[in-house]
Amino acid sequence: MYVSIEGIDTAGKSTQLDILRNKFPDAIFTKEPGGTALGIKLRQMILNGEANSNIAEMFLFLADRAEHTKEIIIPNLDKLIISDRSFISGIAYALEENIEKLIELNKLATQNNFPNKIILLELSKDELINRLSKKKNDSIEQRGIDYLLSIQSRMKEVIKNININHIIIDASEKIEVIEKQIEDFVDAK
Ligand SMILES: Nc1ncnc2c1ncn2[C@@H]1O[C@H](COP(=O)(O)OP(=O)(O)OP(=O)(O)O)[C@@H](O)[C@H]1O
Ligand SMILES: Cc1cn([C@H]2C[C@H](O)[C@@H](COP(=O)(O)O)O2)c(=O)[nH]c1=O
Repeated sequence: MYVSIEGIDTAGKSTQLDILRNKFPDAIFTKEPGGTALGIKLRQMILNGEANSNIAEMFLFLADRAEHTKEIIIPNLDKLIISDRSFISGIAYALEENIEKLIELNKLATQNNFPNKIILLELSKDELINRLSKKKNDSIEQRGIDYLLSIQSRMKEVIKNININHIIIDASEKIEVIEKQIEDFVDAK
């Protein structure tokens, strides 16, 4: 089973993944961008803001996803795979592009391997401001609060309209409360 955890920057994905590593020791933990050797290079290029074109940036993410699918997802489909982000982020962050067109591009990049379950951590505006203020922001985070909140709305729209089992969790809850909801969702048939 392939599960992805989604959410805008600082939603708490890494925090939960660190806990899940102990709960699911046999699972394959991975991430986008940067889950493969090529992906590490692509991630660095993207987050350093090397692409001036939004379309070029989107294709760098798609290249990362295609490599990640071939190298990590497909060989491990018989195991539990838990990924920090997936094509949902790919569609949500490519704000200017049409969702249907992006779904087609992502089917190509993933050879039709979308997650079986999606977990979305949803952050309030106040908590997003609070968490971003406490860290050094990369080139995407520097686009600001309104940009990230638009991405979050688009994530919700895509997740609600695509036919994949999902849960939307209030990311401002206590870490242990979120952890329990995620664990129950991953364990459920
Ligand atoms: N439930 C929570 N309540 C309060 N603070 C939290 C909670 N979850 C995470 N945090 C804090 O919020 C910050 C961002 O968390 P984390 O790095 O896990 O987010 P992320 O979604 O992985 O971010 P990014 O996408 O930017 O890598 C960290 O300082 C973390 O300690
Ligand atoms: C997969 C994917 C990611 N992004 C953005 C989202 C974040 O701002 C960064 C990744 O950093 P993180 O520390 O791993 O959260 O990239 C995107 O714009 N498009 C995508 O497809």
